[in-house]
Amino acid sequence: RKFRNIPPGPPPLPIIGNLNILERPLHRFLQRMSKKHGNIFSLWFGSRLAIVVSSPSAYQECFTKNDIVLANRPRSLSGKHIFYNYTTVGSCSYGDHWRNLRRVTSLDVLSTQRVHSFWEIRRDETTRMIRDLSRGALGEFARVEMSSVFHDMTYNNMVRMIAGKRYYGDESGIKDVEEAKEFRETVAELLKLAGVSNKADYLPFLRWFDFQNLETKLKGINHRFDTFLNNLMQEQRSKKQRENTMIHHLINLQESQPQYYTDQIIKGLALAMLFAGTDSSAVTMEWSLSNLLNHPEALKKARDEIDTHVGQDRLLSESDLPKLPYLRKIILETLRLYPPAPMSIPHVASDDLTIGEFNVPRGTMVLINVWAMQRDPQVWPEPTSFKPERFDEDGLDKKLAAFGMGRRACPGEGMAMLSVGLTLGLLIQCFDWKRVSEEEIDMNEQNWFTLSKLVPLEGMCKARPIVNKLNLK
Ligand code: HEM
Repeated sequence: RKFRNIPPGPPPLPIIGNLNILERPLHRFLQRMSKKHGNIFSLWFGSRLAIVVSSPSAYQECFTKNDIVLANRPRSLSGKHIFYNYTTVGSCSYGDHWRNLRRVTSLDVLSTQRVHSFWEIRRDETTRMIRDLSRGALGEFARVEMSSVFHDMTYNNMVRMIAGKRYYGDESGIKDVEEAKEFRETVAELLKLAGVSNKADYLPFLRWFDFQNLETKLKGINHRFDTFLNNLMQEQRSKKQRENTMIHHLINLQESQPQYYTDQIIKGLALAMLFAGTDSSAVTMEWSLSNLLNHPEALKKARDEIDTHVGQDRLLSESDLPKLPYLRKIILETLRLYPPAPMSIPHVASDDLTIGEFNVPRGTMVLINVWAMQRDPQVWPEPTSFKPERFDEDGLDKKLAAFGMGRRACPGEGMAMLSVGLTLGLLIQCFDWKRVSEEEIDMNEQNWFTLSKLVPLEGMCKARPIVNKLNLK
């Protein structure tokens, strides 16, 4: 097709388009490109046109007046083989199936009431975390590596919520060590393969060769994970006593409305929760604590707030979070500077549309550079400084794009803010924190699927009196 008045961009080569110039991390590369070509610019991934949006006004336009037209997702090999042939909530395009999935997600999985019903799990996992951390940290500072602590805790939270299982962390807390090991290995492999940037998605002729052997690997890992999920579902079905797990609730609903709650939908939802809801929350905890170690004045302010409103006689709980606005501002400022999905999830235009002064043809992939927008000096003065106080301004949090906007915005925002707030709040309440040396925490990122720290966070923590008082050691 001949395209008129599409956004400007670098000249493409025949067949490969601009694939040869892409650099990692993609969000930084695309920010540099937007300085050269404008806040709405074009790139060619093979023969697929992609538009990169880095301006808040164009972003608004995308997800208000163009929201439905942009509610489709691109097709990819991982979507086909890992996400059940594009039928999971994050991977499928707009339509009746997606609407049903979003309804199930908001009502039966992530509603306020359902998330609240899993509070015991979050309390148990965070208490275990504090107990483990305090072991070497009674009376003196101990050096701790927090990246794996956050990872294991978030995964345990999620898998317990989905299926009632604990698969991560110290073996003493795991019932079936072999099963847990298999799950961990399968999930790690799954995440790795789903994040692989696959040239065959844009250069279809490469699929004939499958030179990275990717398609075969994707099929293999899908089979392993699917078998695992089938077994988990079987186990839940055979349990006489009903448990409070996501799979159990959905199996119950399947009995009365089998057309809406098929096995594939239930497995797809479990996969979507694992994919979208674990690493994103874990890295937010890690970036937040890293920011606090580099900004002791913010850490002190958060601690004073917690000491005033919760004190040292009982552990902070989720119902305290509304009384802790400064803690919330720390998390918002962290999400601004280090959005876990720096390029969000790609959208695809189902029809011709306009964005700003440009035409965007049907089939175009639309990428949002959340990372660049949240560092735009026009909207965020001193954009690279960590300043939680900036959110004193009413309504500024609405300008964040970290959770997306419109129909396909993140349905897990409430749960994420709860679990990050609870974990960070408890770490501040229960421990004194400092850096391992005078040197600032390295804040460089690597971008695989989520924006994670290049150097995993290490810090020094010392238990505060509450840990002794509540006998958490
Ligand atoms: C700090 C944590 C999180 C961040 C920053 C985040 C961010 C995002 C973003 C940017 C999107 C894409 C929005 C778009 O397409 O425009 C998304 C989608 C999604 N998120 Fe989250 N998320 C987080 C946590 C969670 C949690 C805890 C869950 C579930 C337990 C979750 C479930 C989902 C799902 C299912 C989608 C796909 C929605 C759809 O395509 O219709 N997320 N998230």
